[in-house]
Amino acid sequence: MIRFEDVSVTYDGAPEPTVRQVDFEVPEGELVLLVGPSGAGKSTILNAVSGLVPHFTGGTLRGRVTVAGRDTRTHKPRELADVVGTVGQDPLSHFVTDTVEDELAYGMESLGLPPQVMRRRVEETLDLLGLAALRHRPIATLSGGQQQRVAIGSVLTPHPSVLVLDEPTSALDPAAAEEVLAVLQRLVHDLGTTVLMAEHRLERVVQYADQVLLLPAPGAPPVLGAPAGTMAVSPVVPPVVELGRLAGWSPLPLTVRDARRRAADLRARLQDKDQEKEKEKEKDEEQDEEQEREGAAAAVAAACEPVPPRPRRWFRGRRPAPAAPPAPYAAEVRSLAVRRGPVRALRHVDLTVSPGETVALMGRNGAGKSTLLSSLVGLVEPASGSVRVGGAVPHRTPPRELVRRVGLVPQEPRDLLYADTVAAECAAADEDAGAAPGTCRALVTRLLPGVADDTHPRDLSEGQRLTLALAVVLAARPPLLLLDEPTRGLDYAAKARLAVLLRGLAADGHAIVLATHDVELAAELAHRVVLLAEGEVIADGPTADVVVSSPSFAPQVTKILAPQRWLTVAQVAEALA
Ligand SMILES: Nc1ncnc2c1ncn2[C@@H]1O[C@H](COP(=O)(O)OP(=O)(O)OP(=O)(O)O)[C@@H](O)[C@H]1O
Ligand SMILES: Nc1ncnc2c1ncn2[C@@H]1O[C@H](COP(=O)(O)OP(=O)(O)OP(=O)(O)O)[C@@H](O)[C@H]1O
Repeated sequence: MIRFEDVSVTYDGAPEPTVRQVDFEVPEGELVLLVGPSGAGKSTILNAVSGLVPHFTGGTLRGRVTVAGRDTRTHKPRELADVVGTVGQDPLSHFVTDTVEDELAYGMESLGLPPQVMRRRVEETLDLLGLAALRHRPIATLSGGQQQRVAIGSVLTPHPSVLVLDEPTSALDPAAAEEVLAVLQRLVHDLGTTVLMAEHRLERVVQYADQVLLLPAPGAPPVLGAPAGTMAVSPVVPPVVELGRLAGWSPLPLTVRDARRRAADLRARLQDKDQEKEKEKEKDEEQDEEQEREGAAAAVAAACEPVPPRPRRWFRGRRPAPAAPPAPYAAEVRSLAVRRGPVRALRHVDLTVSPGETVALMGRNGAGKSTLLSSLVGLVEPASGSVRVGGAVPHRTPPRELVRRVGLVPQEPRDLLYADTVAAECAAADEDAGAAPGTCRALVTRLLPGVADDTHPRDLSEGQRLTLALAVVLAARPPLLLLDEPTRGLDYAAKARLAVLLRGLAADGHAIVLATHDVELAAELAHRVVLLAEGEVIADGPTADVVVSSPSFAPQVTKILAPQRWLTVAQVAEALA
């Protein structure tokens, strides 16, 4: 159905092709997952299927791409629209109408479908994607995940025979992602739809794939194969596969269920190690107590020795150092209520974040996470209650002053980037932040090596753009750092680099709040998880306590090794070492 014959794509001005020797075929009625590190060229391949490469992006495409027999070089995207439905990484840029219902109908209208068919399909899709309550809403007022659902719905309604999806679940909460993937699988199985989908969060999608197309590195030819075989050689793998590799399981499991079936031995080994460690800990504690007793005895002996006269209070023993005054909260939210248009987006929200603490804000799409972050940077005003950041009231603090207290990396990093080149963006960030020239650029290099100074931020891949936005915010080293879905578009390596950076910032005393659907990231980084539902806090506690008890928010390792309480592969590896 989709065929690439020795395809290479070279963007204008690029010294080398971005992808080369791309040669594969996706048969009708298969779901093929496109995986690979950030910048490897996944979006380039997807855009070549829909014809956006090279008709809209420019550059040169060599070789031949055909979709349902049509050559994309001779057929413009418009002429492929009846066969191919595309959802890009940035849904906002695709919307053509104002309201949810209109957007769902638009594609069908352009194809001239009869009104009664359109009506039926709009209703079906509203139900299928949980959008019925939002049908009359202006799209601009929807949360990020709600917009992503509309974008997916709008390509489903015309029933195209080919779907090309670039990270379709990146803004979705875990349950919504499962629902969307189940819908796609139904289309593939029941209607014979062909799906080519790129996704970084493999833990969500790999079990749905018939085949995996792996782009191992920028410019390296892709490899198409069965999921388990491809995962065995892939540089990017989900935690379930990483755990399988660590435990030496073969064939590698791709689902939590498969892994659980094999995990009895691993659980037993971890239990033994746990008991050994517990015994060592008890021994250490006994030794510590012994030393303390000896120390106390020595102190008593010393105190009893004849001593020169001293003020009486000296004999009362060593006084504890004066308790440090409690550090002020980096963020303090009390009884906060926020309205957004007719929607009560937050109600009775209490939240404190201390310096050095990393808090993950989680919860369904539309639960109010972005609204809470927006309140902390003064972008929305409380209807009632109070918000303080480093003692200041954000919406009454001038931006130049606020930037030194709090920085937000928004869900759409484009909102933060204005300059024509990476270098100019970084120079402006250093100036705004009063940071030493080169600060922001050094951060970009550290997080994402290999991005050239003169690249236009528009031409960066999604993951690269997010990293640039993060570096722009970090240049001011704000004591409170807020990140809205920071792992959208990031591969596992970029995520690991981000985790190291954020851990370092937390260790330096920065307070960090992440709004995220990425349960693996929360498990890795957060000290605390705060769960929101319909604008209210429904749980607030240590990460392990909150996520372990939730089937939606538990990471893969937790599910595989339950009832033991492990969160990440790194913890398991450390325990086994
Ligand atoms: N229109 C363009 N003009 C010039 N260079 C581009 C353009 N689009 C993409 N690139 C470059 O091509 C490379 C591959 O980008 P692409 O978006 O295809 O990667 P990707 O694998 O989808 O990355 P990600 O997973 O981060 O989205 C990147 O280095 C990017 O900067
Ligand atoms: N300008 C607006 N007008 C009306 N309603 C709005 C507006 N902005 C947001 N909302 C609504 O407020 C609620 C909270 O939105 P918010 O963006 O805070 O959710 P979220 O938890 O960040 O969601 P997501 O996980 O999808 O990003 C949603 O129901 C959203 O539709």
